[in-house]
Amino acid sequence: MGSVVDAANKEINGTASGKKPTVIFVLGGPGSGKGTQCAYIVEHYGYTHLSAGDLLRAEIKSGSENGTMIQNMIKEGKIVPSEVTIKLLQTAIQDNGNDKFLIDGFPRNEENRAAFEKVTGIEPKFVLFFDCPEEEMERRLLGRNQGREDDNIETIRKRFKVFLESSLPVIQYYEARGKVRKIHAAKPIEEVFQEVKAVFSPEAEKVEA
Ligand SMILES: Nc1ncnc2c1ncn2[C@@H]1O[C@H](COP(=O)(O)OP(=O)(O)OP(=O)(O)O)[C@@H](O)[C@H]1O
Ligand SMILES: Nc1ccn([C@@H]2O[C@H](COP(=O)(O)O)[C@@H](O)[C@H]2O)c(=O)n1
Ligand SMILES: [Mg+2]
Repeated sequence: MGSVVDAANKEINGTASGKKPTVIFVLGGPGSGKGTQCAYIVEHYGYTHLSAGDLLRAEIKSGSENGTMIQNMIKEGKIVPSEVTIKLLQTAIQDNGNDKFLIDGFPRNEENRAAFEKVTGIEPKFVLFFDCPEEEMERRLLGRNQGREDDNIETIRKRFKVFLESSLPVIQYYEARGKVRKIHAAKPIEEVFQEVKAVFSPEAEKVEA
């Protein structure tokens, strides 16, 4: 069990170490490979992976009062109000002993971005952007077979539209601030990870610092 000091640190800074957590936003279109690459990064670099989509799906399963609203939004490929998603992310960060996180699929729009910064005071260390052509993403999503209610062609088209109209501007916002690390994501999984590794190598991390 954590001490009183740990609890106070979590309240103020979000982690038991008393420091603000290190956060990397992992962005890219639906099916660009964010979750797949995050699993490798966790294994090699000790980050904790928080997928906003996974947290929202878990909230539906938990029977929460927001469950039906979230389910409807996901079926339509729409973006859930920031207050709901940020609360889930904050709780996940505070409940975790780690102090470095990959936040996958968030921020998805300008509202997500501005609200997260305002509520948590956290700026991402950098943004990992998986750049992949739509036809390759569509092929991957239709072949994913994980029983996701949004992996059907009708919802996929809506998700692509939301990505172009609402999520790309967030990537452009960080690009203008020199924070985007772009990965060419249309290659085989291992080759994509070679590019990712170059971003996370100790030399690259020193340059970021
Ligand atoms: N480089 C790759 N080449 C071929 N298939 C891939 C590659 N990366 C991931 N996949 C496959 O594509 C599908 C989508 O990958 P993943 O779930 O990682 O994407 P995502 O960006 O997290 O998608 P979403 O935004 O829908 O959560 C999965 O079935 C995965 O195994
Ligand atoms: N910040 C976010 C992230 C996700 N959603 C909703 O979840 C769906 C699935 O997200 P994935 O990252 O797992 O593909 C997404 O289409 C949104 O409906 C959200 O609202 N806000
Ligand atoms: Mg994913």
